[in-house]
Amino acid sequence: ERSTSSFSYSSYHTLEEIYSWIDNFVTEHSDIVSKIQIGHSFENRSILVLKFSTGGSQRRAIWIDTGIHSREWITHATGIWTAKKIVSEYGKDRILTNILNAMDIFMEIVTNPDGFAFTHSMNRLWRKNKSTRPGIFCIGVDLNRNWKSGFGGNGSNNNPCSETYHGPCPQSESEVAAIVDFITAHGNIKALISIHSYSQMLMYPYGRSLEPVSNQKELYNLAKDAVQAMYGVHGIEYIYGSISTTLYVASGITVDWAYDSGIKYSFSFELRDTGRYGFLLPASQIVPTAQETWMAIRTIMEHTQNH
Ligand SMILES: O=C(O)[C@H](Cc1ccccc1)CC(O)(O)C[N+](=O)[O-]
Ligand SMILES: [Zn+2]
Repeated sequence: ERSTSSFSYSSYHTLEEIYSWIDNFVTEHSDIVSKIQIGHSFENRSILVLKFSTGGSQRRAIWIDTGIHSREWITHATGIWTAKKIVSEYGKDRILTNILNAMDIFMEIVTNPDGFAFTHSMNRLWRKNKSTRPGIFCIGVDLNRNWKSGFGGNGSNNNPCSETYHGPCPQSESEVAAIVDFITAHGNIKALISIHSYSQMLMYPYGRSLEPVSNQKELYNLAKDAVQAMYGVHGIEYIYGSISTTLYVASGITVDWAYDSGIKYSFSFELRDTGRYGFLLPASQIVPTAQETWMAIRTIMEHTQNH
């Protein structure tokens, strides 16, 4: 494909189609978008991040990742649609234009490329990455349990055959280490949004404990505003609160690491639906899901810009 004009934003795509879309998208919007390789996966696939910037250097920035769990296909599709929305709305939508005139946005669409390729080739419901280690006879680490914060705690599992296997040590997985190194080196990331499916939830730290974070009231109110903005699009209800109180205790997760690293606006989404289709959400719901999610993402970015 030579251009994104023939790309369907209302379909699911393979890894190759997404990587080719990324190249075309960057070429077509080179005034505002660039591509950064932040590392490589266990099976040696490039780990790619889109950077949206209107100038400056090392501006305060927002980090968004989708697809950390490979079977959650609605999240990659939402990421792609959101990338297109950002470039389409710049110069038109006052709120987004103000955000991008002040801050940069980094978006990692395929955070678990090996697992994603595997969901297309062998096992649609694969969740983890595809790492192997000598003497261990089950494959993959849960990339949302491999982070340093609370590593190995309740809500993660040290059995390599478990779907929530945390890995041998924090950041043992190159897919996680790449993000840690990038965000740490950048040093000016002010918000992190890590997108999962499904359950229709907007959550903030902590996952590892029931203890409230220091700015809990602020995050609660921001989540409430974001969820109300989502409801206004298609009338879909999301619930919100801290991970441990809203869903379950989970340790070694992305947003706890981000929060403890000083990123005070750290959120995790669980997109549609509530279980009727689950991970197999029909493609007809991609655009409606992305449209409502955009309103929440924009709300979080606007708040971050103004605080
Ligand atoms: O267990 C998980 O990592 C997520 C829930 C979650 C999401 C963000 C931070 C901590 C936990 C649930 C899911 O999105 O992976 C769906 N699932 O259980 O497969
Ligand atoms: Zn997930």
